[in-house]
Amino acid sequence: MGDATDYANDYVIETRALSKRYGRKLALDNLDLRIPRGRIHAIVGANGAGKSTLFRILMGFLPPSAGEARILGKDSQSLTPHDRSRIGFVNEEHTLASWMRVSQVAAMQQHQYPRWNQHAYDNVIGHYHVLPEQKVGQLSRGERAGFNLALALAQGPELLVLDEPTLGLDVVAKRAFLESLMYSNATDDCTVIYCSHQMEEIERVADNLIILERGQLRHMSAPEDFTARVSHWIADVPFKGPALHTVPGLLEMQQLDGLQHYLVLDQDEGFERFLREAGARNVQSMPVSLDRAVNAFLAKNHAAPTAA
Ligand SMILES: Nc1ncnc2c1ncn2[C@@H]1O[C@H](COP(=O)(O)OP(=O)(O)OP(=O)(O)O)[C@@H](O)[C@H]1O
Repeated sequence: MGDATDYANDYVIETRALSKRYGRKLALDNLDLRIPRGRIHAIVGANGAGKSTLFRILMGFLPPSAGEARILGKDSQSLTPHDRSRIGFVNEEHTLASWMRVSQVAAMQQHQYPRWNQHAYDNVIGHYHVLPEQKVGQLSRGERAGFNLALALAQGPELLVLDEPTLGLDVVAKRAFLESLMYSNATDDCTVIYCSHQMEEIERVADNLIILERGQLRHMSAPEDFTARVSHWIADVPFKGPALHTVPGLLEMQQLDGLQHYLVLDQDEGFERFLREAGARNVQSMPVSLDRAVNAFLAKNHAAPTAA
């Protein structure tokens, strides 16, 4: 274990007290984040949580307001072309020269990256109806996403950073995309970090779930360990039931068909006791999906912005 002054190289990403302010808006708030090498890491957070800002700082496109950010052990503000060649980055505003032909861009990248993997490129681009003679500016949004991914994977990166990579992809392309990701992660020892709002996808591919909220780290674990923190209780409580502010760990409450449904965080069997003491007759608990768990967690703090 490294001490406070030692940047261990087995973290592909390491931020220390990283803050980013845009005028009056604090997009990253004293963020301490360490992502270990290997596997697939998914970053989730509500709109505006700071995910893209984090990626832009990590890639050195944007300076932090305070603190520091390291990527592959290097300060993100002084990345050399060699450092960048070890990182594949894909985002929606990824700007490839729109007037260039697909084949020209691919040839250029092939020339630029010594580890270029033509097989990986062909494999990914084959899922899209992209013709080599087409100009980049003519590609559809999904085709451009596929093309960007093909280029990034063919680069043979140690680290692949993807900002909402499946946005705009159709179902088949999305599946192909996820398979390419898992394939490159498994075979090439490539660490993948991506952000997404698609929980079913994350459930399928991610080994690690990172939840950001208002520029702060709120949770990091295997997705199933987060799901295990959230439980769904159904109770038959006469009248209104307990006052909501007294319900421990409450994320969400719904009244459905005369039954009360509680989604709660970090509660054990003691919660059943709480409901029974509040007058509940029948109490049952059920597991929740990752989608439900994450959305309830994020929605909770939307509704209570001053909560600690
Ligand atoms: N150039 C900018 N100038 C001013 N504010 C900005 C700028 N870029 C981002 N912000 C603000 O910073 C916050 C974080 O934005 P960011 O794009 O990092 O969020 P995000 O988590 O990627 O959101 P989304 O899920 O909507 O893509 C937002 O509140 C946004 O309005």
